[in-house]
Amino acid sequence: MILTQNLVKRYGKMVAVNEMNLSVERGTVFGLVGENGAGKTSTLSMLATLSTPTDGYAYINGYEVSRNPREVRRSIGYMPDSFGVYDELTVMEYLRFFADCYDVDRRLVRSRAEELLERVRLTDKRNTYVNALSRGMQQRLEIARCLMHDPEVLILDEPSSGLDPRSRLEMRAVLQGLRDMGKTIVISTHILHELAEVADEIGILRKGELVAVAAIQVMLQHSNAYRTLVLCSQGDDDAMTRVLAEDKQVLQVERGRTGIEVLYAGTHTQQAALLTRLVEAGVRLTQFTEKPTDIEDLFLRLSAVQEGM
Ligand SMILES: Nc1ncnc2c1ncn2[C@@H]1O[C@H](COP(=O)(O)OP(=O)(O)OP(=O)(O)O)[C@@H](O)[C@H]1O
Repeated sequence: MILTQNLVKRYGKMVAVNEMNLSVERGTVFGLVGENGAGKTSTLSMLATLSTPTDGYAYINGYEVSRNPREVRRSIGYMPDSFGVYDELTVMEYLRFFADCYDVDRRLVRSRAEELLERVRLTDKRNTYVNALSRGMQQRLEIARCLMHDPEVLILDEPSSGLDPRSRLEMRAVLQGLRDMGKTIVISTHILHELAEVADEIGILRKGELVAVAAIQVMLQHSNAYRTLVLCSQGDDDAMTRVLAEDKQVLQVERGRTGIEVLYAGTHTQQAALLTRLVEAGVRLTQFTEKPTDIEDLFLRLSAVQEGM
């Protein structure tokens, strides 16, 4: 349903998206995760035909974004990362306006708008001015607006950004509803955990490069199977380094901000045995703790471990 081939976006000499090859099957919710400046907006705006690829191709629903932009636009609903100003419109007028832009059959507009308002939990706001809505409500209205012409594909750029925790939960429920509708959806975010209950697949974008793509289940399994241990000791680290090097469950050892960070694949029983061996080797431990798993960080570290094998 969505395919990119060596897709590139450059701004002058700056490479924002580098040779991206992405494939999203019909009905999949794909999360594009990356820090600020990773290239998420640049990617999504090319898919949405708002900016022209410097090189490569992007297809949506079989249409190429540069050659068939009109067909692509009809196939997608695009929610940018900022909300336009529509002070003078009520919620219902706003949806009607976009329905007109997309030539939606007038007989369908009212019922579709009502159905979508219910879906995004704004039914009681239908006559409220758009600028009087909270940010969370405006973001949900944007989702409804994207669906007015019933596109097969939704492209959502950071739909949860700037929302308070409660609004984030409401947005998550709305996104889960869209997923159940069978739409193909690309969602960008800089917080991977937000997608845990929404996305099927995750792609991690770093400095314009798609460095990892995996099913969310795989990522979650990894996060259960691997953990990061943080170790601190008094005195020299030689004995600790030796014991760690002898343990096959130790995949990676790095000096972190708070101590030695160990990527560990063993069970809790094996972890306890490792602690005993460290103590028996005379390591004067001041800390031996588990750090909460950051799935994105874990995934990147596992990729590094696999590359080094
Ligand atoms: N119009 C532009 N002109 C020049 N450089 C740009 C332009 N748009 C984006 N960039 C640069 O391209 C890189 C990728 O930006 P992009 O907005 O795609 O990242 P992002 O992952 O969406 O980040 P954010 O979450 O901050 O929006 C950044 O270094 C950014 O400064």
